Amino acid sequence: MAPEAWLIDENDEDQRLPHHRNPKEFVPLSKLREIGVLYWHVDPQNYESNEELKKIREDRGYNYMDILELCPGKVVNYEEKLKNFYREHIHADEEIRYCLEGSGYFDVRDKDDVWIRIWIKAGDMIVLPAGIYHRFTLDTSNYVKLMRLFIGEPVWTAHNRPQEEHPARQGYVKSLMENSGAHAVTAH
Ligand SMILES: CSCCC(=O)C(=O)O
Ligand SMILES: [Fe+2]
Repeated sequence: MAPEAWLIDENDEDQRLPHHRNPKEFVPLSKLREIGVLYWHVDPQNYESNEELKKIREDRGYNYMDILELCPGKVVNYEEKLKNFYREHIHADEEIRYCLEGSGYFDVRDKDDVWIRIWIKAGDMIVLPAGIYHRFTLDTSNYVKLMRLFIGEPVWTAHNRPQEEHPARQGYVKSLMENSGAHAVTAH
């Protein structure tokens, strides 16, 4: 199973709308992998006792966990938080989110700096690599419940674009180049 992902049509419409291009241009999971995005589907029912989730957390060292619910009325400074989530940014570390209920859009920049929109629903777990430019918005359902995971003490600091000098950004760009280099070699 894979999340639906597509290239964005950038226009001034509400950010909660899908922003499909015409015609629609879907993006396969393999393309997301190429830019370092990881994905699992984990049954969101009884997630507390889910063995697969436990294994992912153990394998990747995700010992920190909390739950974030986003909907109007439930969150302090709701509008401001959402505005900040939708501002293009990077982090020094991975961003790991597991959707328990509801849905939302993670937008990530591809290698050519084009926006890809990834539609996350209950059961979708996604890891954005450190240094990737991204942003988040609710969709028109206006509700999401997310598990946030982290290795060690969490740091949620968002570094807004531009961040070309940031070590995490430089490391990410380097990993992209090494990745495409490997493809060029195997193509010969
Ligand atoms: C609401 S989770 C995703 C938003 C985001 O990019 C972040 O928290 O840094
Ligand atoms: Fe983020």
